[in-house]
Amino acid sequence: MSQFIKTYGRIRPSANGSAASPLAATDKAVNVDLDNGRKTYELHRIFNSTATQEDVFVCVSKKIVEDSADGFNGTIFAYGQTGSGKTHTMLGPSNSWSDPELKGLIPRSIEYLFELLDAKTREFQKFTFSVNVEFVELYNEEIYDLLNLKNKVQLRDLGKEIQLDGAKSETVDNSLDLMHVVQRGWTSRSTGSTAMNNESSRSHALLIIKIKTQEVTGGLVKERSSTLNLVDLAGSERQSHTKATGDRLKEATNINSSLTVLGRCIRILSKPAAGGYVPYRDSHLTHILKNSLGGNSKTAVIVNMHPDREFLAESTSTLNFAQSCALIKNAATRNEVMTGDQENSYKKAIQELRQEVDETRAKVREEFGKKLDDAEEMQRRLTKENDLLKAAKIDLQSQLDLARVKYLFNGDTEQSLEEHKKLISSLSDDNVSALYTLKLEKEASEKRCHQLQQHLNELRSQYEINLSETLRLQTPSGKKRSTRSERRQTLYRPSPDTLAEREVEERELAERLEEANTMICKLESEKQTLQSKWENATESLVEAEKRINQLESDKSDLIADKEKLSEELESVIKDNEENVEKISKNHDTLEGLLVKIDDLNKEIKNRKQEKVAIEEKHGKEMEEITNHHKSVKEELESQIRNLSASNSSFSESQKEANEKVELLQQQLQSQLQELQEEKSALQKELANKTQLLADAKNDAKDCSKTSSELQSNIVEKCEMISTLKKKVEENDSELKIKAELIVSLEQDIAKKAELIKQQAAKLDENVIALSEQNSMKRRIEEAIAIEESWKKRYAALEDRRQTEFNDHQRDIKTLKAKKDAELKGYKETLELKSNQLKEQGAKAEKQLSQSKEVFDKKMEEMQQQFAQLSTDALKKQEEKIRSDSSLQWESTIRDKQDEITELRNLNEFYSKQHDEDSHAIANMMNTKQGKVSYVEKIRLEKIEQEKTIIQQRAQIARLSKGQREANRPVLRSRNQEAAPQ
Ligand SMILES: Nc1ncnc2c1ncn2[C@@H]1O[C@H](COP(=O)(O)OP(=O)(O)OP(=O)(O)O)[C@@H](O)[C@H]1O
Repeated sequence: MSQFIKTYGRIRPSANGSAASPLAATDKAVNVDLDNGRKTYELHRIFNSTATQEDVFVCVSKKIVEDSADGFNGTIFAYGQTGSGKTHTMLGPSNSWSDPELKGLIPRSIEYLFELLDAKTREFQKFTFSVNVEFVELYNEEIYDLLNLKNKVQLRDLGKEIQLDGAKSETVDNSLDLMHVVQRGWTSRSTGSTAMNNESSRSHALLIIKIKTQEVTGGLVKERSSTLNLVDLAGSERQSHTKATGDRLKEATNINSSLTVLGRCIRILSKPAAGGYVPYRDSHLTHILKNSLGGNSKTAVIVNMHPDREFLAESTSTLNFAQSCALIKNAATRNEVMTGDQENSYKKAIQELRQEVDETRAKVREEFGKKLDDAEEMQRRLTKENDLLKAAKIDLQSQLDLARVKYLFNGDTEQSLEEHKKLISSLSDDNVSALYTLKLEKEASEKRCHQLQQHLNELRSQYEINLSETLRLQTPSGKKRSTRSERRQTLYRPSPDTLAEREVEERELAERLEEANTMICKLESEKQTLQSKWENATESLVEAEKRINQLESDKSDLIADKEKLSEELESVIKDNEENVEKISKNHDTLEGLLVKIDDLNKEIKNRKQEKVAIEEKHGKEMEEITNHHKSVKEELESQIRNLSASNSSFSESQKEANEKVELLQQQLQSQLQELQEEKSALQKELANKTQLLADAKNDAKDCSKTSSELQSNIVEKCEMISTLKKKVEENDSELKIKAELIVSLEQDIAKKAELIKQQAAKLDENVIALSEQNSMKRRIEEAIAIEESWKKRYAALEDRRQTEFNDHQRDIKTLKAKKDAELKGYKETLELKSNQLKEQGAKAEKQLSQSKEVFDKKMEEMQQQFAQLSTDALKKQEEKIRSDSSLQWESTIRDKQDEITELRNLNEFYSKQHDEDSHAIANMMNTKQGKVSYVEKIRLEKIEQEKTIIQQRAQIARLSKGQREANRPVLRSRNQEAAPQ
């Protein structure tokens, strides 16, 4: 039977944690968020990152393993880019050896396979199995034996299967041994690293498990063989993503080439209508998987994907691959060979069938007995009911007779007619209903009786078939038995007395029948008119029913609408609640913000107060400082003024003094110069005079001679000297006075200098004071500057605070505005929704009220109609009952007629039978020869039957020989298969 390859998707957990994934998985589809829109890929099942290994195993692998244990080939392979979780899915993570929860498909499949095989061994006595395993790796388009790396493996295509020549095949008895083999092989597997995965498997790993089972039943040997391929493919990513170079690039190229061939094969296989050539032989991978792709295998493909956006291209190409795989049809057949002694096995099967027949027969007998009892019970009940009906009929008849008598004797036709009518109506009222119910009951019981009869007939026929089959099988030469109907007929032979009674009854009934017939004719015409009325009423009833149904459907529609609306209302209420929640949250945050704002306001207030206090303090200080400064300034200014005044006066006096000193010094210097000149002139004169004196003395000496003259000269000279001396003395005193004047002047100058000095010191002091005042002024200026800067900073701070405050206020305002807008929006949507709902509700209510009105109107109409109809119906029912009673009459009359005819037939039959029997008895009594011939006839029949049995045996022998002949090539082919192994 062909079936599509099952494709499953598995999305591993994200490597980026919380980053949004472009893959959104549902149970059976993956919605991919592409740049140019969304695309949906539908697969058999999608496992998201939370799916467990057990989930994957149960869904993907379990059935395939079960089928492989039953003789079907199976393949499971994992496809996807590197690091997408193929090995995780197939084998499990490296720590899965210790954590059984993480075990992948391979260990789980192996365990389950052995569980199944062991269970079969326990269930069937003669069931044996053998499991062989091969484990190979395709790496760089070379096949490596993972169970012995030294082996050289070659592919051999045997048509039906692909053999791996040279690969080690290990026989295993249990799952543990097989897992050891897998573990051993896996460690030999080539692994390398790429940019995408540190433990990337660069090769395709194929675990090939070959299962053979043998089951012996009777002489029949059932041999089944199957191969289970579990494949972990290498990463399917683009080379550019791997950043591979050198050997890695070669690997990637080879991996890609084999996967490209795989993709090509799958694409061709997915379009069988195109009928292209499938290039299985283009790569070892597709050559080995030939049977799994479009061949004799039950195949499942699991595609692994990364959920992260960076791998989106790989994920989409993987999903495209999966979708192509899902279009491939495989035709898996059970690999089974049957051998052994077929004759014996048939005999055994016949024996088993006989046993079964016996068992069923016993069962049927039991059931038949039960049903027979039921039927008898039913028959008893029916006869009882029949008796009751008969009694009612007699009662009615007597009443009818009475009415007829009254009618005949009263002569008043009209009155009698009325009475007659009344009688009929009373009859209808009292008895007709009872009759009607009886009729219904009778109909039901007849139906049941009929069903039982049918069942009885079926059982009988089955029983007879079984019986005849059993007789045929067990006593082929047995006597021919009389048929059941013959036997039954002999059982119901009536006595002559009952026959006479029946004849009397028959006559009576015929008379009544005639009377009833006339009445029936009358009633017939009435019945027809009523029938037409009834039909009309039924039509109107049907219409009314239709309308009711229509209304009912309208009502249900309205109810559905109402439910929808209530659902919508609920959802809106939910939304509202959410909104209210949001609003309350926002309100909370708003409140928090308002509290913050309050706090900020308070802080601002406090700051303001502080500021005011600081300002006050500062103002006071400033005032003090300015006052102090003012006073100091004023003082300093006055001092400066004084100083400058004194300074100017001092400088003037100093100037004057200086001028005076200078003048004096000039005078003194000039006087001193004059005096010095005079002194030098006097000293010159003195020197001249001393010269002259010396000359005079020399002259006096020389002129002693001229003593007189000289004396006179001397006297003159002495006189002159004394005058000169006088003059010198005068000059000296004058000089002395002048020196004293100079000294006094010097003293004056020194005094004045001292004064000046004092004044200068004072001035210095003043200057110092002034400088101090200046420094003070400077300090004050600095303080003022600092104050200015502080003021500036304060102003800046104030500005900042103000701007911040403004920003805060603006933020708060915007936030408030936003929240208000949101709130307004919510309120508006709420209002809108509530309005809509109100409108819808009003509409619905309107509709409801309208429909209710319509409904009520219709109901009223209906009720009226019903009332009318019910009165009509009552009348009709009455008439119907009347007609039914007439029908009843009719049917009972017909029944009775039938009974009579049946009795007549029976009578005829019995008389005939009687004649025949008597004739036969006479014959049998008279001719003994007849019996002998009868025995002879039976003997001949027996001989005939024996002959046919012998012929059948011969035929069976021929057939079994033919079968053996037919089996021979199968055995030969099996031997041929066994030989290369
Ligand atoms: N479903 C998952 N749940 C948890 N971890 C997973 C899952 N799938 C994959 N991983 C982790 O992702 C990593 C890479 O997975 P794995 O080795 O199975 O990828 P791969 O497709 O076989 O890569 P390569 O093709 O290179 O062999 C491993 O650490 C594995 O444990």
